Amino acid sequence: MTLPAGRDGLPLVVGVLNVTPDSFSDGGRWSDPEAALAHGRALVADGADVVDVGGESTRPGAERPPLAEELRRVLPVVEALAADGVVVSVDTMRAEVAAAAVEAGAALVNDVSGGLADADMLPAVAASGAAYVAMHWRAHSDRMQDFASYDAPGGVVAEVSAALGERLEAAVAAGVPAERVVLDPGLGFAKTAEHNWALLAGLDDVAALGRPLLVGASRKAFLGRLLAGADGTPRPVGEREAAHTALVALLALRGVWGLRVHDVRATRDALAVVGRLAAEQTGAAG
Ligand SMILES: Nc1nc2ncc(COP(=O)(O)OP(=O)(O)O)nc2c(=O)[nH]1
Repeated sequence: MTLPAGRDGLPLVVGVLNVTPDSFSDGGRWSDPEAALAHGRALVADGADVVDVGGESTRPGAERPPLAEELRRVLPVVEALAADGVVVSVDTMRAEVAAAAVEAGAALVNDVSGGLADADMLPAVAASGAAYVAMHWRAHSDRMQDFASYDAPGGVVAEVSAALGERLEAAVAAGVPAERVVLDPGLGFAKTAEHNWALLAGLDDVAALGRPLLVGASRKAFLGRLLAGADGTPRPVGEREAAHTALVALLALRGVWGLRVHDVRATRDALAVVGRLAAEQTGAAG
């Protein structure tokens, strides 16, 4: 399978569909399969190129659902969206969920653990023929912030890049062709706000691994300083929208492959502006 591409040379928009009761920003809203399917279709109508269906929250302190429960949450939604012709990814750390979701029509496996949480994941992805997103991860939610230290030379960017390089090698060794692998720096996973900003500034170093990058900054706490005042009160709507557009523009200009977002419409609108800006500049340059 070849990786899906964004529109007009811009990043792909991956819409988040959490079918969980406890996701940090929208937990419980889409627990009912019908509501989840309706939301997935709304994400596509708003401009999502891919819908990322996740049945396990990764927020700090989240309890892992049993395998059967994760399967129950994601499979009906994956199957129905895939039947609509939607490009679906399944956000899971479990090989059995990944294999079943691809069987049900998912085209990508989005594994926040990069294959570290389940030794069977990489062989399962290889056998499935799906594309694979390997994210930088150090531990399950209940302990991950204990691992938010990067003391090697070059700091967090160097360590995350090296770790993702190892995950890429592991995927290829397990039979996943490199061209089916997307890498993700894992913003907010075993990282402080400073680490996240350093990674955004250092994306070119991660991209030097030679694989497309997916970035998930959407609604994450480290954006707080952009979206709220020192006392925590939200900045004016205009400023918050500008911040969202600026972050989308920054990532688009960095050439990332995909943006994993909850607010698809706002992201699509921001990308439209970035696209027009780029076209004007190209036109002016003759
Ligand atoms: N590839 C990738 N996958 C991800 N999955 C979940 C979350 C966490 O966000 P969300 O899904 O909204 O929350 P929760 O894990 O609580 O469902 N972030 C990423 C990310 O940054 N990259």
